[in-house]
Amino acid sequence: MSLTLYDKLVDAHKVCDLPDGDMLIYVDFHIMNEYTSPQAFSGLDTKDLTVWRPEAHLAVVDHVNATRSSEPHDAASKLLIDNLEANCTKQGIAFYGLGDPRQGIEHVIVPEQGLVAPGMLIACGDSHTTTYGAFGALGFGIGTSEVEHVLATQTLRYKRMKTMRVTVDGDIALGGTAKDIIMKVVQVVGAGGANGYAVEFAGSAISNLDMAGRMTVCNMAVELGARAALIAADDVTAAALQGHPHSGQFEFIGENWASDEAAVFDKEFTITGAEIVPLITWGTSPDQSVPITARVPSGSDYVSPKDKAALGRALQYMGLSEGQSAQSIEIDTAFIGSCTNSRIEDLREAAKILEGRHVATGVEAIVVPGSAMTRLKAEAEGLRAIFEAAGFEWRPEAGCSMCLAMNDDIAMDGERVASSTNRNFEGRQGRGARTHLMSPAMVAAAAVTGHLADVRDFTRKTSK
Ligand SMILES: CC(C)[C@H](C(=O)O)[C@@H](O)C(=O)O
Ligand code: SF4
Repeated sequence: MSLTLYDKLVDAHKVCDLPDGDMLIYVDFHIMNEYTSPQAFSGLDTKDLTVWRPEAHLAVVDHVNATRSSEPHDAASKLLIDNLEANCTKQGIAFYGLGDPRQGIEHVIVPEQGLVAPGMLIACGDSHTTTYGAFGALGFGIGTSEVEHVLATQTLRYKRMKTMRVTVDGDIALGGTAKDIIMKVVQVVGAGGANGYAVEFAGSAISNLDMAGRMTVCNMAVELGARAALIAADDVTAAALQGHPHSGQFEFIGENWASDEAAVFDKEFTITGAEIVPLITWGTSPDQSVPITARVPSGSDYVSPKDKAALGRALQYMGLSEGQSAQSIEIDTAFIGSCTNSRIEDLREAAKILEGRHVATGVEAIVVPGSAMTRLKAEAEGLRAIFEAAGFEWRPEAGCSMCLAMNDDIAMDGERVASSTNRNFEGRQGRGARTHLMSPAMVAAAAVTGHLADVRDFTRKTSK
């Protein structure tokens, strides 16, 4: 029988069926952060349980920590960080704390350490665990009670999802990036359009991406509502598995971690590569995006009163007018970071725009490399010098930072941010803060012009 990659992965990890129709699945690797794990450890203590396989877990600090210094910025974050360390020491779990050379955003450091391989099942108390689908692994976010369950038993109760395939075929347009691919997919399928589905990304525009690009696509698939994202493992994946500190720790030999050719999906979407142009979000949902050359929608673009009202609400929060051109939107802040776009490849793309240019007057620009290793690599390549010469603040520590208002990087009420992150909900970067999602190169273009700008104008200028 022909199987999808998703079904192969689920079958390979199924321990048994449960009487209510769910199943029990085995978790190869589990990642924890300081934010979603404390109650899970307390649960273990209360029940006098220990961690069954400490070597199959990793704990990292990334959400609440400051990135200006390796010292916690307040007592509350210090408590969360210290608790995680104490819990891990007690249970014999690896802990990458502040100041550790392996520290960084969970979804950046796991691939960097070589802890993901095709065919694995990875769980983490964080929704963007879908990132590992880039390697042909099944990664998904879990809740705190599930964290406790996986610590104690290495298994989880699981319900098989339906399957969706999104095919993006053909070369993407000039200036388009992996971020634009996934933003376009979210626009077409809709935020929540993949609720209950595991989404596989296929087509030449996907297989042409490097691993960083594939991770960006799978990372943001959760904004579709998908609880799993997958890309077939291929030669690019195989090459990416080599040369990391833990390469070879997890190996799944003898399986073809790709969907069978005749596999049937419950739902299919097809997008033409040429439609992938540089995009920006204008609203408060990740599917509210337009090409940078276009205008913010007007009421007349919508038929239903519900859609018109949603437009009005989003525009009011964002402080924009109907039909305003995307490039007329002036920004206060430029932020390059997050598990979506803070890898070395992202920093290189932004640096290409910034080289020989300067951040516009009045714009605050921040770059937070996704991990300590990424930062050192970027510094060795001369990227830090480019960012700093351009007027960007180069953060010395890694973390989620301004991706969400959970640490000391909080945007102010009304502050408008060009952001390489993945979520633009009301209040995401701070109460009343206005987020525009885009690729890191587009953030760099916005930083130097002071308004949302077309990255293609820069590539044309520099190539003459
Ligand atoms: C705080 C955490 C639970 C959350 C997530 O699950 O994704 C965060 O990382 C996010 O990006 O919103
Ligand atoms: S960088 Fe942002 S999206 Fe990623 S884990 Fe941190 S808060 Fe979540």
